[in-house]
Amino acid sequence: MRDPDDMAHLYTGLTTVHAQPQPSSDILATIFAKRQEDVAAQKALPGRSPADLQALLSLSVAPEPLDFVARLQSPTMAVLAEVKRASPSKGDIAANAAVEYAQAGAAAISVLTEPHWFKGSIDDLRDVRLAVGALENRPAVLRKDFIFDKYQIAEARLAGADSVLLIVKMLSKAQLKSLLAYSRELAMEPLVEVNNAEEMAVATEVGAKVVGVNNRNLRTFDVDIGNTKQLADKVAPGTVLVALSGIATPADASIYANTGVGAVLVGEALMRTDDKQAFISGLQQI
Ligand SMILES: O=C(O)c1ccccc1NCC(=O)[C@H](O)[C@H](O)COP(=O)(O)O
Repeated sequence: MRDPDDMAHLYTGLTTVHAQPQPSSDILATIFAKRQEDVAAQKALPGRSPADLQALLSLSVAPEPLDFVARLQSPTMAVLAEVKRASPSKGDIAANAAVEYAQAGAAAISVLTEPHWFKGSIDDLRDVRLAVGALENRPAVLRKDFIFDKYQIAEARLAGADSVLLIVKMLSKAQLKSLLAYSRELAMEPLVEVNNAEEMAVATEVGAKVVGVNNRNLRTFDVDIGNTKQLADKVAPGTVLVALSGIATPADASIYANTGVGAVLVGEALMRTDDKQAFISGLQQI
């Protein structure tokens, strides 16, 4: 488990007995370091300090949240449709399609808010929430980012998020617990992302109610959609299990039928397809 403070030292030239040198190809560590700079800069803006955000939360100005877990629990496969303009592995992809996703029956819209590699922003999330907010049985809105600071969770809630992503690989257990508790304080059950059995055990230990298994290896970008299926029997009973990444067609996702996988998250393939309705319906029929 890696402590983000240790990771930060790798990029500030400081040495520490805890820090493990990372290969330059470790995109997660590189993105993480950049996000630390971004969050520090954001906090320094007038009206955007942590105290400012706390004051806004106390005034109850954040849009009403919905129950993320309940929204994912459906008799059919739940679909989390991702707004992903670009990515480190694929470059530019497409423009925002949130309303189409909602109309096609997505249970959640995942919004990538990281600006440098994914060309997203918290404004994208705010716009998505505004666009779907008045729809009947609206989809949940998930902040997909590299979250290590309560500030990012407060920012997400104020912009209208119903959930946030917490990536086990980039957080210490203590940080994961603390961020999970804070997210729940703000009425957002987080999506906890794991990639292997060891990380699944951590997610179970901290009591995650929604666990996403990433099929993409963030070091090599290799994708194995069987990864979620392989880890499915390790998830705690009652947990919503989400398959993340690499699903190119509804037929791909059929490997998750009768495995305990309750939801699938699709980014690039949905962004690129013209018939989003057919794609989402196909996933729901698994
Ligand atoms: O998508 C990437 O290339 C990527 C690289 C490094 C860190 C994270 C990355 N993606 C974030 C995601 O979680 C995916 O966008 C999401 O699971 C959807 O994946 P896909 O359906 O394959 O677009």
